[in-house]
Amino acid sequence: MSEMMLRDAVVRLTLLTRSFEQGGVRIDVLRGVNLAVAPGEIVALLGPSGSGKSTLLQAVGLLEGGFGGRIEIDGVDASALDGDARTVLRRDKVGFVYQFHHLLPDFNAIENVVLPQMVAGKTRGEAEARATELLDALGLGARLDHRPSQLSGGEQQRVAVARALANRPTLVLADEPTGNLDEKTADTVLGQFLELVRGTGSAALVATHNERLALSMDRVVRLHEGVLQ
Ligand SMILES: Nc1ncnc2c1ncn2[C@@H]1O[C@H](COP(=O)(O)OP(=O)(O)OP(=O)(O)O)[C@@H](O)[C@H]1O
Repeated sequence: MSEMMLRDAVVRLTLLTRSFEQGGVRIDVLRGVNLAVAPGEIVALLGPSGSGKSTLLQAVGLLEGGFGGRIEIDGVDASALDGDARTVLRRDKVGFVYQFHHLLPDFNAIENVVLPQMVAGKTRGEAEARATELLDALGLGARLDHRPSQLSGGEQQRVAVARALANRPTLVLADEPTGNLDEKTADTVLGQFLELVRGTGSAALVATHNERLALSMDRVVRLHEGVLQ
């Protein structure tokens, strides 16, 4: 599908740039990235360590400023928004899964999935029903009361997946979501993640080093010398 023809893109990046300066040396990490992701499309973002995958996901997730070019999320030009409006756009449209789970340590599995839903305005009853449905689908029905420290690495990542999908985001951003797990667990968790993303109808942009896992997604893009190939 031609990127130019993709009118209803969930994400559209146009000539996205980002440079960092350290010790007087400037590194141009993103040098004009163009990307359009269709609704429901799952895109693997491949690239060697240091190529800028995390930097790109931070841009799309509206987590950091300092970018040149244009970032549109679901048709909204994010660069035209102030900080509060960006926060609302992120909260309403985007779910995140990181390499390390970033769960709240003092809350159990179900509470970690309930909280972002309550922030988004759901009632506790609705939020608990959705959290239970997701955690059950991820095989964690017997672990709802466990805190992160009482869960294995794979189980922690599954809770993080449930949290990311709880508000039915238009877009899920995942940065090496299984990079911290052994190969077998990584395959299982990624398979469940992709199945749930498909079930939710979300689009996803998934950064990974793993070519094999990338090939199970709808499309692969590669970050090389600051642009996508
Ligand atoms: N805040 C920052 N200040 C200075 N340099 C930075 C900053 N953030 C990232 N960089 C540099 O930008 C480059 C890209 O980093 P980034 O983390 O996006 O790569 P990556 O492809 O996600 O790598 P990895 O696969 O190892 O996670 C690296 O050279 C990094 O050192």
